[in-house]
Amino acid sequence: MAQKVSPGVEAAYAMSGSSISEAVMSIRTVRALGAEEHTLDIVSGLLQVMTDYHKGAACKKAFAFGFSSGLVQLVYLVGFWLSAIMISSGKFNAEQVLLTLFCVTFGLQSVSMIAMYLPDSASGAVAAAEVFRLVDLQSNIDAVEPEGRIKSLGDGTIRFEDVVFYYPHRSEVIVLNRLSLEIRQGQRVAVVGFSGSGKSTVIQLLLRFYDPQRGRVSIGGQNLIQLDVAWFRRQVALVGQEPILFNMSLEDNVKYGLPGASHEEVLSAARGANMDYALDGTKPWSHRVGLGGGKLSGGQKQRCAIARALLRQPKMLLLDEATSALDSKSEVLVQQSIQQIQATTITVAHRLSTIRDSDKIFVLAEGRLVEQGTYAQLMAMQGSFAQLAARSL
Ligand SMILES: Nc1ncnc2c1ncn2[C@@H]1O[C@H](COP(=O)(O)OP(=O)(O)OP(=O)(O)O)[C@@H](O)[C@H]1O
Repeated sequence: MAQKVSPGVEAAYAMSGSSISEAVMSIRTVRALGAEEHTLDIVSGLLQVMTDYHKGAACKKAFAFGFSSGLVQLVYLVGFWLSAIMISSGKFNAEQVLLTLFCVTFGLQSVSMIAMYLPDSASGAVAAAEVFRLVDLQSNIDAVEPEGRIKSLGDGTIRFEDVVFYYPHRSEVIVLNRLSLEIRQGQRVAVVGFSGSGKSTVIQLLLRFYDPQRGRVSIGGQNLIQLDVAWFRRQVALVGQEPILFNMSLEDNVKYGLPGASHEEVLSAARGANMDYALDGTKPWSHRVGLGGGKLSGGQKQRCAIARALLRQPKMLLLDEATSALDSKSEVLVQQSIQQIQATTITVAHRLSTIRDSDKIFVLAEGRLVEQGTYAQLMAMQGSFAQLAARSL
């Protein structure tokens, strides 16, 4: 059921820059943890810090406002007093005096308004400069003007060769440590391992969101760097654990993967992804899904994202916990349809039943490849994979 938020809370969140859906999520988290009192203490502390920080500036603003308002009243006072003298001395008539008086007071008011907003224009200029700095920021991997020119996947074999990788802003944590693996075209493989072992990072490197610091990632014998990155990404479809849907109709969200697709193609992809809630009309195709897909459940969002990926008929399908929010019946149906598509499929999953039929399973631990093989082979090894399987029971 939709959570009701009072207009006051809505205004407070609007002022603090959070969206209403973020606000609702935060409120739910606080309630679910029974942490109202604790949160009140934190918020009170934060408010005190904000109050202390802004007290000086607020006093200065209040003084400036009082001074400029007082100045206007003073000008009125002096103006009317002088006007009375001028009229009574007969040097000017009432019309001339009032005209002059109003020109002076309105002029002064306008100048004082400009003065009042001057500090804001300075902070506006700083904020605008920051926004434009971000807009102008050049990505090292530019999909708009790519360095690489090759538009071919060769024989489609993916290779990680001695890959060392850390996230650029966290160079102290080596995420992938001399990782080498090979995936042949059309294979259905899985990457498993304990949390933080680097599974999702493998996917990120494959999509060339980052380049490794050492070693290379290649496809068809060509370093990914040599490929036209925008073209390459169009050959790939990614479905993540928390798919991003846009506040458009359900149909447009599926078509986002292939804007020119017909309604029949959308329906076929929807059947593949078991989007029964759309196919049976519970949620009409024209239904707007809300910000970030907020009007859909986690499982409905995932199925929509899977349909989006299937519609593209990619050469490479990357599934990062893509079916984690589905019930087992839906998952089986979706898995069956994923099996139908002719693509190299790389699945990251914690639920081992999802990857039981994989051609090959790679087991990672702390960024290293520790085991590889089929489900049965790995279980027989009685090593890391068997431990994972035991824990996931
Ligand atoms: N964007 C990022 N910036 C910095 N560090 C990151 C980033 N993403 C992941 N990491 C770090 O990289 C390591 C590996 O993370 P990754 O998400 O690849 O692991 P994972 O095996 O997929 O984990 P999980 O199963 O929990 O999703 C972790 O130590 C994580 O904190």
